[in-house]
Amino acid sequence: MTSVQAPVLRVDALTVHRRQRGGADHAVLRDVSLTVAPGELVMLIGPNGAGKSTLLAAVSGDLAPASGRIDFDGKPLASWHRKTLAQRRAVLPQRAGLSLPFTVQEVIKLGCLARTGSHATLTRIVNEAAAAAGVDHLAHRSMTQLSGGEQARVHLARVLAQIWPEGGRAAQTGTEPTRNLLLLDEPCASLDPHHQHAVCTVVRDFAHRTGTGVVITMHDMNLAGQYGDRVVALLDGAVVADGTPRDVLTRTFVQQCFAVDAARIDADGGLLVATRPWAG
Ligand SMILES: Nc1ncnc2c1ncn2[C@@H]1O[C@H](COP(=O)(O)OP(=O)(O)OP(=O)(O)O)[C@@H](O)[C@H]1O
Repeated sequence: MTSVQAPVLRVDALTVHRRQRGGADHAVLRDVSLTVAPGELVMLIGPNGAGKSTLLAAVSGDLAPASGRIDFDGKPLASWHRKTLAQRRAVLPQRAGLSLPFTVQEVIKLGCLARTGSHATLTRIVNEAAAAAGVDHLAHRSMTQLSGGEQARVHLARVLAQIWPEGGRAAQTGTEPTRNLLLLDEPCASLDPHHQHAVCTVVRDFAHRTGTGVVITMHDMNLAGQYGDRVVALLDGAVVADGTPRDVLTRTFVQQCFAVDAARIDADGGLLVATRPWAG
């Protein structure tokens, strides 16, 4: 992880409007600035409606900003060719959706649509991404017959396959960072605790090993505290905190931002955060 390197993602003074009922535009993001370094895992937190998904949609190129600038790997996002962008930037939306009767393997293969490479290489990428997301044992099952959490992990495998290193699992270690970007909107929301930790571990290792910049939106401050290299908090469309988990996730901050009380345990593996109701 190399915060001194030029960022993979730079967002400067971004304002995004969305149309509310009655037709008036409303600023959902206001003057948001953020950087993600190669190999850095940024946890984006904030209450419901704070603007996390809107920020990811803008950074994905799906929502046009009213003002401000988004650069991916040093160039304006809008200047990237669609296919090149698809080879370098993968996005898991909050509602990945797809419930057509495809097999798990077929869905993960969809992640490789913009890739080039031999059949053997693409098959290996699909298998490795499936194993990383813990769905390799489901390869031939139909998506319609999977649980919600299983489907969520298949979609994670699909977006991992999109930017999975061609040379295999060990290929990137010690080499130049890929400077790719991975955006995951609440990948843990429907997962049991074992799979929440497994997914966070896999994604953090993927970021550090390949030099991919990663942004994960997250409500679970315990996971954000343990796995984030940095935590960025949004409140009412503005960045209200940006720093290490230990600096950001203080008891006072959690109370003020989320209206819950928090207890912290500093552990070897990272910061553990437990929450309970707060009278305020
Ligand atoms: N398609 C849309 N059209 C108009 N307004 C929208 C749309 N989607 C979201 N909004 C509004 O934009 C604001 C930010 O929503 P967003 O989905 O970005 O929040 P979020 O932080 O991701 O919330 P959550 O934690 O509930 O997923 C909210 O006020 C929401 O009502």
